[in-house]
Amino acid sequence: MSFFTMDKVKKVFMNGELKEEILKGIDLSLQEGEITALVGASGSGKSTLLTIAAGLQSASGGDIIFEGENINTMNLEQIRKIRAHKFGFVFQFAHLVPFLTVEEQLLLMLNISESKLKKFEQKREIDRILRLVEMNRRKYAYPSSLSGGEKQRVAIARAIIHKPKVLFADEPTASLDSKRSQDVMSLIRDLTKTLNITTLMVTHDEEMLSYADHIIKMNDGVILHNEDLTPKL
Ligand SMILES: Nc1ncnc2c1ncn2[C@@H]1O[C@H](COP(=O)(O)OP(=O)(O)OP(=O)(O)O)[C@@H](O)[C@H]1O
Repeated sequence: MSFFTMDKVKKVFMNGELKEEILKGIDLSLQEGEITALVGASGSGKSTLLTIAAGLQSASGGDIIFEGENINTMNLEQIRKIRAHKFGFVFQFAHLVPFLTVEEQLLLMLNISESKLKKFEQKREIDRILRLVEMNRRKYAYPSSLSGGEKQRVAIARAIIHKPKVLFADEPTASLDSKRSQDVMSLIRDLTKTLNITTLMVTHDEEMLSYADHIIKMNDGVILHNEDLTPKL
């Protein structure tokens, strides 16, 4: 069952005097425990769609229904709460805080998400997640001593430490070589399946599509093609 749907979502930007319709009425639904990949030419509206779905910018029209509520009609505080408690984010670059250790990056995220866990429980949870992403032995490391792939694994740990329902990933492998990209994508896939997360990902990399359950192809603000790759029983 879909618990995240977008219905006739539009986005208009003003370019000087010119009104540009970047999303022209997008309908899509995301399923729990599945990865949906957004692909399409540069400028087709993928990142705009992902950031609107994630509540990072508003739509000009349409509905974005998450757990029965319309994100597009919420006020900023309601959206901030959903982002902090229910959504996780991974971007092309890890954007780790340079003066915090790996453990501290995750403690900060738990803080932002207003975790109710006691300090010792937070540390235990961090150990568990770091084991999942195979970064527990670098718990006390600073970002400057991590490789690109390791930084991205920490960014993924940070994105899921507060048990989000939806993971938004914008080009999560674009800064990595082919081997590390495969590793990061299999990690995202494993986490999506084992933690029953709903993942929406933008990618340019065709190789990464083998990890997706659905592929949505965009062109010029519309969905061209919506392919379901889940095995049929
Ligand atoms: N804040 C903005 N103001 C005006 N135009 C914008 C704004 N953000 C995006 N656009 C325009 O909207 C279009 C879609 O941009 P978007 O970043 O969503 O495309 P994309 O498919 O993700 O592209 P890429 O693959 O190159 O990242 C582009 O023409 C872009 O210039």
